[in-house]
Amino acid sequence: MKNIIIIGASGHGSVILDCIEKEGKYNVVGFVDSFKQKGTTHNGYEILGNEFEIPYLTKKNNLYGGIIAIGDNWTRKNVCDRITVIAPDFRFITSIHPKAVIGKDTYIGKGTVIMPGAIVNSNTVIKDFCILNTNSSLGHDSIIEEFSSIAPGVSIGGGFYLGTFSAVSIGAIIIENIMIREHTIIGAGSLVTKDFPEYIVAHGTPAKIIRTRERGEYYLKGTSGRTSNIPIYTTPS
Ligand SMILES: CC(=O)SCCNC(=O)CCNC(=O)[C@H](O)C(C)(C)COP(=O)(O)OP(=O)(O)OC[C@H]1O[C@@H](n2cnc3c(N)ncnc32)[C@H](O)[C@@H]1OP(=O)(O)O
Repeated sequence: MKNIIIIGASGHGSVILDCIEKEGKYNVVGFVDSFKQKGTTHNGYEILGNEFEIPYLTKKNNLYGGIIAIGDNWTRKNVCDRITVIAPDFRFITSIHPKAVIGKDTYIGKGTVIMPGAIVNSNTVIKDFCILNTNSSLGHDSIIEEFSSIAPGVSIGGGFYLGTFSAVSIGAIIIENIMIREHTIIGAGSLVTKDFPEYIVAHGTPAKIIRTRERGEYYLKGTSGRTSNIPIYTTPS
């Protein structure tokens, strides 16, 4: 089996580890994490170091590549950019849990993870570095742009479009043929019945625009303290 690392030793990293183990395609050598003590363990796997050590770790462990396990879309992009500078040839893998259902003529990009119970229906494109979380259902003929995410239990009709860096939060329901543009957050438990523009937060039943939001603004509780001091390579506008 090919050796890989998981970048990000968090709860999300644990779920991705489980997906990879159950998939049985890759051998996980350990985690890379800038905030955890090197040499400690996470779910029984060693913290091997931080992103700057990836070139060394690649040689040492004959790494095929790895996957970024960071739930916040903007932070995932920044870490991806950083790895691309530190280790330009680093290969990002895709992970699809064996209990996910993938329909006919779908495309799933690199760095994307499809979690247990998720359903991707026919003719759907999920681009690079996305998250389709546990028990979410994505309708046919949809397009999910890179670095976006769909949270657990979300139910989406056919012909959906999700812009880059946007997130559909836990338990939301979205009717058919809806377009949500980039950097927008649909709040937990919302019912989406119309299109939404870029850079807004919308929630409620039916969902309405609550406010605008900044590029990279945190939307997951508990992430700001952990990620605010990631120092370099912010994405150009
Ligand atoms: C494996 C996992 O754990 S995956 C989990 C991933 N997490 C998610 O999907 C949750 C993402 N977060 C959300 O959905 C949040 O509700 C957000 C980002 C949309 C809104 O967060 P914020 O803008 O910080 O709103 P905040 O929490 O300050 O609440 C402001 C007000 O709006 C209300 N509110 C917030 N979100 C919602 C919502 N989804 N629906 C209805 N009302 C809401 C709050 O109750 C509060 O009301 P109040 O002023 O009467 O007290």
